[in-house]
Amino acid sequence: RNGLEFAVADLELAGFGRNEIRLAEHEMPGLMALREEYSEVFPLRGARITGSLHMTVQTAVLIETLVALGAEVRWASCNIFSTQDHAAAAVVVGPHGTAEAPRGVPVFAWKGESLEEYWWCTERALTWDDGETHGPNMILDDGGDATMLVHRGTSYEQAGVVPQPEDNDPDEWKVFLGLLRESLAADAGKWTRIGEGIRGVTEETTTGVLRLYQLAAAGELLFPAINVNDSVTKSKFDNRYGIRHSLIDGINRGTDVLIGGKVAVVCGYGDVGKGAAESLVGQGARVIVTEIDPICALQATMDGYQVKTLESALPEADIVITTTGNKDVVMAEHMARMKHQTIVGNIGHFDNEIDIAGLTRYPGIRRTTIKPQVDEWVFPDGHSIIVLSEGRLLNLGNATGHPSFVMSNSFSNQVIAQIELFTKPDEYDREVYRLPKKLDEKVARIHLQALGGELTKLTKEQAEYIDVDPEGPFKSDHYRY
Ligand SMILES: NC(=O)c1ccc[n+]([C@@H]2O[C@H](COP(=O)([O-])OP(=O)(O)OC[C@H]3O[C@@H](n4cnc5c(N)ncnc54)[C@H](O)[C@@H]3O)[C@@H](O)[C@H]2O)c1
Ligand SMILES: Nc1nccc2c1ncn2C[C@@H](O)[C@@H](O)C(=O)O
Repeated sequence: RNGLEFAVADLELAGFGRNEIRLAEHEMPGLMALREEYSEVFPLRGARITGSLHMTVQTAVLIETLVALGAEVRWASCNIFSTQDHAAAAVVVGPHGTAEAPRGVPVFAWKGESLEEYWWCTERALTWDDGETHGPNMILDDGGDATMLVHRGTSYEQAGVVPQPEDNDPDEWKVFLGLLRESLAADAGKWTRIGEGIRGVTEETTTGVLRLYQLAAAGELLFPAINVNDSVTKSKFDNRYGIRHSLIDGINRGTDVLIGGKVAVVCGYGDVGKGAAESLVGQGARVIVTEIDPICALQATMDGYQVKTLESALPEADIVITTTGNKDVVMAEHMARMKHQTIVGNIGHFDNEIDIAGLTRYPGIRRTTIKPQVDEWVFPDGHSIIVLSEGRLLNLGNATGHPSFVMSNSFSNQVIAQIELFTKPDEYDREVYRLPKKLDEKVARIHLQALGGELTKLTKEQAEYIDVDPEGPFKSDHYRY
């Protein structure tokens, strides 16, 4: 429509989306400060950014910040349930367009995509059909699906074979391969051209960063990458305080079950697990943590939580939440032994933390969909469990994810990382980098000020005494926050 390509649920939702984007801008001081700092400079002029990141109101503000800095953008979500349709509509229509004549950004995302539709959206966001260019020159990724599609498409084209990553469910892998074959039949050489045209990727989350380090270690990274997740002002805020806000939001909207007085098991006590435990204990739950890492397990005990194995915690568990970034954490056999109507959910990036495939194949199992993203699975013995978002991250599947202020921290790092890689391509090799601490502190300063925090100034003598520059960085590179 109006020469703009897009695929969203309903453009009529754009007015609602625009109002929420306007309110979110006030809560995203980091992004608004970057628009101010770079206004009329357009550091991203010439950038063609493909985004694969949950299409929420907060992401809409990120997208419109990238556009304000000069970029062209195409977008897909990185999860089949996480799109907020009114945000997607508002981004397509744009601040000055109408549903009849949209003037925004091509978005390919809607809440409740099938797996086929998901990969089609991702491919559309990676395909720039404007004649001379074939693809993006930048990727902004969350979980690595877009980055992996480019890598696996390129290697499939050049090597003729592509190994299935062992963390993929065979059915999902068949869908992925099908898309690859279809796109190559339509346009041989497509993925190699796309791979060659990309200057770099900035990766949002822990699981996506793991995949980048694996590609780099194997010498297969096609372009430089910035690990945005490990900016302190991302993972120590989004992964923790964002989850503290949005985990119970997802459980409440999904089930309306009282959390107070119940026993909640949190699998994993990393940044997300810490936020998850805090979220649940804040509602009066008794929290039990499971961990594989003695250091994180010891932290959990010192924070007052019992640390047990899942097997020994099951008999008393009312709620089980996975936060590990690992696979096969809650298996069908565990779910078969859970109390009646135990709530089971995941907030890790992928759905392989909970054995949904094993659950669907469990002999005699029956599924009743209570409402979208809330399923009751009844076992032959009559007891049932409530599974949220089919094991996909429930804070975005059953609720609207983290609030704007904490996403402003994460996305300020994303914008800074995009500018870094796009404007200084010669300074980066095909490795994984993190942003310098000074930029991390810059993001913190903006958000601290917005919350009315008052920083103390180091005197020259104090700075010398603790051996730091009075203007920062205030910590060594090995400091753990
Ligand atoms: N839903 C969201 O909004 C959101 C936000 C940020 C990150 N994430 C995702 O959440 C996941 C966790 O992120 P993180 O930053 O906390 O990672 P992390 O590495 O800090 O924490 C994961 C923890 O799980 C533990 N663990 C691993 N396997 C385990 C097992 N089998 N049993 C028990 N514990 C186990 C690890 O020891 C680690 O301490 C990742 O997939 C990340 O991408 C989701
Ligand atoms: N409101 C929101 N918009 C976009 C993305 C959102 C989000 N809430 C959580 N994530 C996921 C992030 O925490 C991402 O940084 C991650 O690590 O998964």
